[in-house]
Amino acid sequence: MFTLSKNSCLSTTLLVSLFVLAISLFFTTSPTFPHRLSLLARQFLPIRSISTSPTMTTYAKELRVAELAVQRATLLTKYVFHEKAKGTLSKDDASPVTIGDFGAQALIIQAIRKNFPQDEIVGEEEAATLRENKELSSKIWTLVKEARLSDATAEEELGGPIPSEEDMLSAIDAGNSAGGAKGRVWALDPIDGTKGFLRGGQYAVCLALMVDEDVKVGVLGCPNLPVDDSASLDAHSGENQTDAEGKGVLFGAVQGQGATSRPLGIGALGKSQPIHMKEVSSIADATFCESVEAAHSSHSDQSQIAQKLGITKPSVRMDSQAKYGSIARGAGDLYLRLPVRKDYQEKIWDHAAGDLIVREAGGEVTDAQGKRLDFGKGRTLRNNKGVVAAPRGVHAQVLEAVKSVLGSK
Ligand SMILES: Nc1ncnc2c1ncn2[C@@H]1O[C@H](COP(=O)(O)O)[C@@H](O)[C@H]1OP(=O)(O)O
Ligand SMILES: [Mg+2]
Ligand SMILES: [Mg+2]
Ligand SMILES: [Mg+2]
Repeated sequence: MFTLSKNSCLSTTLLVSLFVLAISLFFTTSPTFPHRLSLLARQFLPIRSISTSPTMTTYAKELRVAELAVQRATLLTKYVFHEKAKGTLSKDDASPVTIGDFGAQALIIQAIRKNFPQDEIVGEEEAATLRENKELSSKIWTLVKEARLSDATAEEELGGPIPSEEDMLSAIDAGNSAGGAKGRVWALDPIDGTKGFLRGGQYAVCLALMVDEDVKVGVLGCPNLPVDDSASLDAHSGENQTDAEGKGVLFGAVQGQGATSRPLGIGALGKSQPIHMKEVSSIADATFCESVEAAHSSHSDQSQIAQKLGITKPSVRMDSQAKYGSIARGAGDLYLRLPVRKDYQEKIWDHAAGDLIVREAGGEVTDAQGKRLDFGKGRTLRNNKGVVAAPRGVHAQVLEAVKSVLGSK
């Protein structure tokens, strides 16, 4: 009896243990384990106690800080544009950098460090030259220390002004992250299209957040684009675009939440509205945009691709990621950037924000082979060559023309 009852007790314990093991294995190995756990928890806990903070899941705070920081930086760049001496230097690769580039990078990095101190930042500029050129450094500091949003609450959200010139230099240098595929990495181009900025054409202040190499938040401040989303693309190109009435737009996007535009403004953020790429019913009627600089993308390849697609309208040329913003709001349709120099690696800060904004507005962005842009390979897009951005419905057709033109070379 005793032995029997001990056996039955043992087998009951064994059965219960096996059952518990099976249940825990099912939950812990299932790919939807956290989801199941939260569903389970929801049955036992009051909803409030298990809901995650909205900022954790929606990137609302990241978007807001990015938009305000970009807005504040554009104010500085606009001020610099009207200064006679813009402190223009030529970098090692012969590209220009100005007081505006350095100042905007310092202001944006300061805001990121105040709000998200653990995050990595990949910024285009560095302060080494300024540490040697004290005169230029102090010129930049004179402007940076005065740069404020007109709305005190918004300014406070950014964490306030930079305390000293040394802090300004250290902020600029904090953009020296090597980037990579893990964790939270911001990509910052304080002035994209510095040549456009200097000639009074298009330029953009660009900021994006990648989490584990995926772009989650993208913001583009374009001081010289019309606020009106329906303004024709031709009106966006050329010189002397500055300060005319109705100029200055801020594009923003969060992964899975769509893309928006709003007036750039000078203080509290203006009202935003959703933007969408235009539906292209006949590709021959599409408008395409490309770089002003023939050295940055192949005008001749792009013109052959357009011909192949039956496009007869001339291309619209403009500097910077303003091209991504312009097609995302439906002012243009395609953005083609075919490589000129085989050895040039595109930089992540030249594409991350625009890539997300276009995709969230209903577009597709790939390289010339049809691969998605890979932002997890460090400071450059070394896995990609060229950029093809188009509305989702016609991207495959455009890509086919790209491959055919490049393949025949
Ligand atoms: N050889 C090149 N090919 C492609 N892009 C380049 C090349 N040289 C510089 N760029 C970058 O192209 C961007 C401007 O693009 P766009 O011509 O479309 O306006 C700039 O960020 C510029 O970098 P940098 O900031 O170093 O000048
Ligand atoms: Mg750039
Ligand atoms: Mg730049
Ligand atoms: Mg540059």
